[in-house]
Amino acid sequence: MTGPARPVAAVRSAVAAAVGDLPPGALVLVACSGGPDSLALAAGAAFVAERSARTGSPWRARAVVVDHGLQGGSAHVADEAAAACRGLGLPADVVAVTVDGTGEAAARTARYAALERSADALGASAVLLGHTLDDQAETVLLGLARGSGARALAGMAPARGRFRRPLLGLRRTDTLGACAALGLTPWHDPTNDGTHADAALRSRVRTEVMPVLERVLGPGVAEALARSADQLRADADLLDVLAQDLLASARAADGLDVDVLTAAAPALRTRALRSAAIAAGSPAGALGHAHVQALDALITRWHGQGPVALPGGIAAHRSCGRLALGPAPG
Ligand SMILES: Nc1ncnc2c1ncn2[C@@H]1O[C@H](COP(=O)(O)OP(=O)(O)OP(=O)(O)O)[C@@H](O)[C@H]1O
Repeated sequence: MTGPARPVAAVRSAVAAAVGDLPPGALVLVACSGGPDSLALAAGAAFVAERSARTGSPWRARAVVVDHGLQGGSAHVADEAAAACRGLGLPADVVAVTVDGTGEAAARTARYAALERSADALGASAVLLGHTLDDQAETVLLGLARGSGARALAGMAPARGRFRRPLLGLRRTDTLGACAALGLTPWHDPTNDGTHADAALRSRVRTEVMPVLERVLGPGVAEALARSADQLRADADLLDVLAQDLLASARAADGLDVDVLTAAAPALRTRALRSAAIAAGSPAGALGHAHVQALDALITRWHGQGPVALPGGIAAHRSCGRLALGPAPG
């Protein structure tokens, strides 16, 4: 298949593959910003759901547009996106959220919470997101530049909980091509052009860094980065399971057994310590490499040092061969 039909067919078959395991009658939400990726996704979902009605295994699709309220006119943009989805045959809701903080991460947290709430309220089995292979490659590059570990370099999973990302194997050129072939006019986020630091950085990776890498290293760099993410995700998933086993065997009534942690491999010990800190109430997003290193020093470089302060008002201290984590004394 060539020409405009190819990206349209690629998006449709990616959607069909992503929802193939859902029971008949399932409701699928499409998270749509109105941008090219999620508009192509909405079009694909509308088509495949319509087609499923003629089979023995029908499912229903509807769209949710989140209005983050971060830019003037955001309600209008959200309404336009919802109207575009309705034009494709999908019932669509706009959900307004309050973003607690600034930056891409705060908006993302509010968005995912709103999508979960919508899915609960509507009884949806799955929520589809429009991330593409290009988004994955950019995530890996940004993670490398920050010195991230395997979990962050593993990028986004094709499915986690109710969220599914059918387009992770497709390129942005496919979603743009699908929109063009279907006569859809996607919205282009103006924050990508420099008004918002996180989005602007990602946009520069997209428009400046990736083309240089492709020119110097040859084509296929984005695919290679996405492949690395897949391999690292499998590794990180295994290490997380093993770290939980370690934590379980180190747990004692009065804290974590330092001898058990000392004997463990660093890759497992540091993961176990990070997980113990999160379980004690330290927010995952604020817990950095330096915090985990300071916790690890209480185990492996012990010289009677004082408690380690962690984000969220949590403290870790070692005494009598035990590591205890809990609220810092006030
Ligand atoms: N305001 C929103 N409302 C609903 N879903 C959203 C919204 N913003 C993002 N999403 C979902 O998250 C996905 C990733 O969004 P992000 O803005 O990071 O990437 P993008 O590549 O610019 O996607 P798009 O082209 O769809 O805007 C989108 O494809 C969409 O599924």
